[in-house]
This record gives sequence, C-alpha cells and structure tokens, in this order.
Amino acid sequence: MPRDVSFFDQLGRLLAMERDAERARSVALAQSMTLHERAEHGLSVLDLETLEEEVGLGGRILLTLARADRAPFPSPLNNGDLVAVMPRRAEVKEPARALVSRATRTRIQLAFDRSPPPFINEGLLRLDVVPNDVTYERVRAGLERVKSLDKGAERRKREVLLGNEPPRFDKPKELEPTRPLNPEQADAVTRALAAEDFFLVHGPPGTGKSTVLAELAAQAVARGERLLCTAASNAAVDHLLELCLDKGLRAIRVGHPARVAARLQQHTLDIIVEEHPDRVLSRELFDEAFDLFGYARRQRTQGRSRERFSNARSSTTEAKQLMDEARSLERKAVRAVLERAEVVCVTLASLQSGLLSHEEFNLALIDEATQATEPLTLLGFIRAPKVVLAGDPKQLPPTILSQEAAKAGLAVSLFERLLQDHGEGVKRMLREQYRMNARIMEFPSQEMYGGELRAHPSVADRTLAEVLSPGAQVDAPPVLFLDTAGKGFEEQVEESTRSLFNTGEADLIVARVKELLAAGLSPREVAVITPYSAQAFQLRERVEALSPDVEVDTVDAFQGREKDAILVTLTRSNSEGQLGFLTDLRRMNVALTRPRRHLFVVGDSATLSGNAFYARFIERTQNEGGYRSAWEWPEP
Ligand SMILES: Nc1ncnc2c1ncn2[C@@H]1O[C@H](COP(=O)(O)OP(=O)(O)OP(=O)(O)O)[C@@H](O)[C@H]1O
Repeated sequence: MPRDVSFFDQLGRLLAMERDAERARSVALAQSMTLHERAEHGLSVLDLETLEEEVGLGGRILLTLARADRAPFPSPLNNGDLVAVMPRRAEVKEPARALVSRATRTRIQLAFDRSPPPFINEGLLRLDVVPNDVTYERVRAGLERVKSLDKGAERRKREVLLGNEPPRFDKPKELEPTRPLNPEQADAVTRALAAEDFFLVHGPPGTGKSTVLAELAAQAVARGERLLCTAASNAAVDHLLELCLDKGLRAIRVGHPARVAARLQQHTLDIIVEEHPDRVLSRELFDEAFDLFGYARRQRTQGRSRERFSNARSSTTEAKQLMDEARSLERKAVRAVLERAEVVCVTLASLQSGLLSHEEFNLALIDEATQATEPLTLLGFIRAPKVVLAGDPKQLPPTILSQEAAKAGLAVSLFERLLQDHGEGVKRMLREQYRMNARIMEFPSQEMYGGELRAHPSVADRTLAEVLSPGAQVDAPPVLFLDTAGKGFEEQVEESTRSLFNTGEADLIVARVKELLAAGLSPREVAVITPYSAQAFQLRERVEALSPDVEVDTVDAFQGREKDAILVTLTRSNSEGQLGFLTDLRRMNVALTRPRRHLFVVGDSATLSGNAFYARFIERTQNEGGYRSAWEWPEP
C-alpha cells in the first residue's frame, strides 16, 4: 500500500493523544492529593533550603538544596525532572523553572538556565514536579524533519521508510570476525554491513544479539565508518557503550552523567570536556563574567548616580561579552572531544538536544528497537544513511498509556512496521541460544519462533542440581508447573491500583524460595516474576525477609535479564476463566525465557486452560514429567 507523508502527520496525532493521556493522568493524580500526599509520592518536595550555588556547563547556575532537617526525601526525584520552585508558604505568580541535574536521597541539585529569583536565598522552599514536554517536542520536531526529506538520497530514504521503495543492499563483503560467530550471527553482521538503507537484527532471548551488535560496531569502525549507537533507555545505551569499549573502540557517552551508570561516567562527554584546555579557560571566563554581573548589581542597588549607572552598564556589557566568549570556547571544546570519537552513544531523546546537531554518522545502531515507539525511533533513523535496528518483536512492545493511540498504531514499533512493509528479506533472525536448558527453550520456540531455536551444547543440558549443594534433594526438572486447580486460591483486587494479587500462590512461591535457598542456590540466582504489580508488591516484603538478594519484580521490569531459577506466579484464578493481560503472549514469552536452569510456574489450570497457549503449556509439562498438583505438594 503506497503511503505519502501524511503518514507522519498521523503519527504526530497519535503522539499528541499519548501526551494528553500522560498529562491527564498526572493532573488526576495531583488533584486527588493533599500537599503531604504529593510529597509522599515524590510529586512535591517541601521545606527545602539552599546549601550551595555554583556554575555548570553552559553558564547554568547549579543550586544544591536539602531539607532543613536534613532528613531523606520520602520519595526521591529523578534526574531530568522539570520542577517549579517557589517559597514554601507564600504564593508567587511565576515560580522559577529548573531541571533536576542530580538527585540523591537527601540532596537535590537544580540547573537554572537563568539567574534564579531572590527568594531562593530567603527562607524555606517548595518544589513541584511539572510535566515535561521536552521529549514530546523533540519527537514532534523529528517527525517534521522526516517529512521534509525531499531531495535526492534523502527522498529515497523517506520512500523506503514509507514502504514505497525496496531497501538496497551492496554486494556482501567477506567477513573476518573478531571472534567466532555462529552462521546466523555471521550472516546478520555481513548483511547489516552490506545494507545501504537499513537492516533488522531479530534476536530471540539469549541468542547473542549483543555479540552481533559489538561485532558490527567493530567491523564498521574498521571500515572507517563513524557510528551512532542509540536506544530509548539509558540502560540500553550504557550497554552499547560497554560493548564498544570492550572492542577497544573510541566511544563516548553523551547524556547527563547522573543518568549514566557510575562505572561508565568517566566516558561521558561532560566529564571528558571538563579536562579540555578550552573548557578550563571558559570556566575562568564564566567566573569573571559572574563577578562583573555581581559588581554591576551592587552599583545599581547602592544608590542612583550617573557614575554608578554608567559603571553598571559597562560592566554588564563586558560580562555579556565574556559569557559569549566562554560559551564559544566551550562549544569548541565539545566539538574537539566529539570529533575524536569513533562511536557516539546517546539515547534517542537526547539525540535532538542540540549538542549533536552538527555531528554526522555513517551508520546508526538502534538497540531495543521493538520496545520504542516509531516516532521516537525515527529520531535515530534519520541521523545516518544506514541504520541497523535490533530487537525482538515477540517480546514486550512499547508501553502506551492511551488505548486509543495504541489501537491506531502507536504500539507498533518501527522495526515491526518495516518488517510488515518490506517482508522477511530485510531481517535476520538469530537462532542459536546460549541461555536456556533445551527443555525450557522448546515451548517458547514452538509458540513464538516457528520452532527454529536451538540450544548451544554448552547450555542444552544444564540443570539446577549442578548449582545446588552436593546431595541436595529438590524436585526441580527444567520446567515445573504447579497446578492450584480446586484449591480455592482466588485472585483478589487491590483497591487503590486495581491490580491483582493471589495470596495462595504467594504462599507457595515463598515456600519454594525457602526450599531452593536451603538447597544451596545463591539468592542472586533466583528471581520471582509476575505479570501483576500488586502480586509483586505482596511478595517483595516476604521474599526480602528470606534474603534481600532475591529479586521480585513484574515481568515488564525483568525483560532483558536472566537467572538460574525463575519462579513465575500467574496470579489469575477466577471461575469465569478471565485472563486479562496474560493473553498478551509477548509478556508470557518474556517470563518463560528468563531462566537458565529451572522454570517454576504456579497457576490455576481451571482458569488457564480455556486459552490454547496455556493449555498447550500445561499439556507439555504433563508429557514431560514436569506437572505437579498443589494437592500432592507439601503445604506451605
Ligand atoms: N557464537 C557464539 N559462540 C559462543 N558463545 C556465544 C556466541 N554468541 C554469543 N555467545 C554467548 O552467549 C551469551 C549471550 O550473548 P549476548 O550477551 O550477546 O546475548 P544477547 O542475546 O544479546 O542477550 P540480550 O538480548 O539479553 O542482551 C554470552 O555469554 C556470549 O558470550
């Protein structure tokens, strides 16, 4: 179906719907709360005082605040939050706006673009988190950019993007990989390197997607290409940076150091630039400029004479010149540092921050591309002539708040849409996995990957017994389904969140964690996951009491991770056979593919079996000796 640029307008409308849904949610949340409830939920911070004032990059004023009693905040703010600053008890017409540049449990550093108002140093303050439209505006601007790609090669790229023209491939070159690759991995790297427009790397769980991306980066740089590594989340970008550093590439991380993992902060642009001679000089000029501004202010406030007035004016002029000079030196330093980098790693949203507007790339790698919306991913897609998207459309899609926008297409990632438009020829699926025992792998392989996955011999037969204390007696086949049918373990609704929990299942899970730890399993190698946040919440405290190192989380939060043993509580149990979002098989696929050696699933077959997927799962455990009824299982 041929498309025209109005397609991007439609995406823009869906994006606006999503923004409205987010706003409506935060307004509803805020209105239903008292000031103290807002503070409990991290939407406001009260009773703050200013501790320190300094000058940061770009001449921004950095202010450090803490509570007057120095107590920790009930709920810490996030770096990058936009806040309104006002006196604690007085009304002001225009609260000052600032960005949270560093947040800890007891201190908040704020970055002001302009001089903060005088009340900042006059008594206690209050901060309100305000909805931040920066990312939305950047994504909108990105859509406009795509629409305007109208000439020559750019126009062709847009037509490929719209699905109107097929992508082109160069003749593949012989590959000399830096490490041994399996056939699908080698093919993925070769074809990605030959792509003239884009290529999709489909990485099912544990199949070495990271290995492929690292190889691609190394090969591309060896061919003299400049690389952009990007993804929606900071964690994913950090991961790409680590892959590149491990390959010995000169890679740099752009983004606020406070949002970058501590061990990688030394590789951030902000920190490297601080050492550059031009930046050292610019800091001195900023200091001088601020001294002059201060002098001018004093001249103005110490009485009205012609001489004072003229002093103030000339000092202000000089200060402004110094600021300009300082900023220009700083830009020079930033450019010099960026120029040396073979690889730039940055989140999709920060790509548009202006810092990188003049940087050019030959190739962009976009990881976790199936978890980001199309408009966001486009910010990366338009930054290089060749783009490689990596992800797994069979795992969780982007999270969308607006049901309407999701239904109209916002939940379809660019990866999936390109695949729909251009067919399987633009993609390589990796097939050999290095995580799961073969028996754990088989069900998701059949259901989600056409039965095409295979287990590498080094993992195919791994068992839990190998990592337990010698002689420990635990019933732990690779996959075990514990059926609660008939036990009367009904699901319950948590009133405030409308999420579900199931106390009977929780009891069985707690007992199982105890049993595995007693058998010598390392607490770091077992995790409890569930689709429902209320069930995770119920279980967390009880499991942490056994060991703080056993993680309890929702499936969504656990995507991308792995452990030796994974315990899943499905939670649903009702006489109507209602399964809610258990019917999103991508969520179940994520849950079932996290373990290396042992998958333990608790659920109610009477509720689950109405769904063919769960019926097949249960039947398989019955055929393979992995089915147990809670009636014959030890009472918790
Ligand atoms: N061709 C290969 N031969 C042997 N081992 C491999 C190969 N490819 C990957 N591995 C190993 O498999 C494990 C998983 O690889 P990798 O980290 O690349 O997985 P991944 O699919 O990217 O995982 P995720 O998607 O969670 O990031 C690693 O220990 C890696 O060394």
